[in-house]
Amino acid sequence: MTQARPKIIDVAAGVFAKDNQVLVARRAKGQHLAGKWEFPGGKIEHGETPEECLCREFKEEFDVTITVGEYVAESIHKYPDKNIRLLAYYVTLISGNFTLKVHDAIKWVEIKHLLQINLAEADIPIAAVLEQQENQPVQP
Ligand SMILES: Nc1nc2c([nH]c(=O)n2[C@@H]2O[C@H](COP(=O)(O)OP(=O)(O)OP(=O)(O)O)[C@@H](O)[C@H]2O)c(=O)[nH]1
Repeated sequence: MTQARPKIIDVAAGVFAKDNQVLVARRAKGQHLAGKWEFPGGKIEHGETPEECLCREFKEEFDVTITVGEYVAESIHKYPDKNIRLLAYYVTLISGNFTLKVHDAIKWVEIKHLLQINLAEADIPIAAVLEQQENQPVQP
């Protein structure tokens, strides 16, 4: 008997970094993982690239316009109720002021302190990659 593969939901996450800090957003009451901090983004819709998804989500969730830069890392995580593949990319702000439409808070966190906050579990490997990148010696 063949077993169906568990469904994996593809989610894009935007790493908005500035001066050794990164922007994180807190999932609001009533949402999956309420109270956890995450890199803003969301589920990649059918036919959408991760880049398109991030531009759409930042507009919907914060009313800002961004561009998507380099890929950071991916994290595959099994929550009790769903499996997700988180694809993280650096993003840059083009225009707009952050207005909270979905989350209940945003804040800047020093990359070296990211692993100490109440991050969504799927984000922990991404935070570890960011910390590692920050600690890499600059090539002459
Ligand atoms: N946007 C985002 N979602 C994340 C991160 N880490 C993480 O585990 N997730 C999970 O990935 C899923 C992303 O979907 P979403 O942001 O569109 O969330 P949602 O509440 O609308 O999902 P739902 O429609 O299933 O309720 C959620 O289950 C969320 O908890 C992250 O860094 N960013």
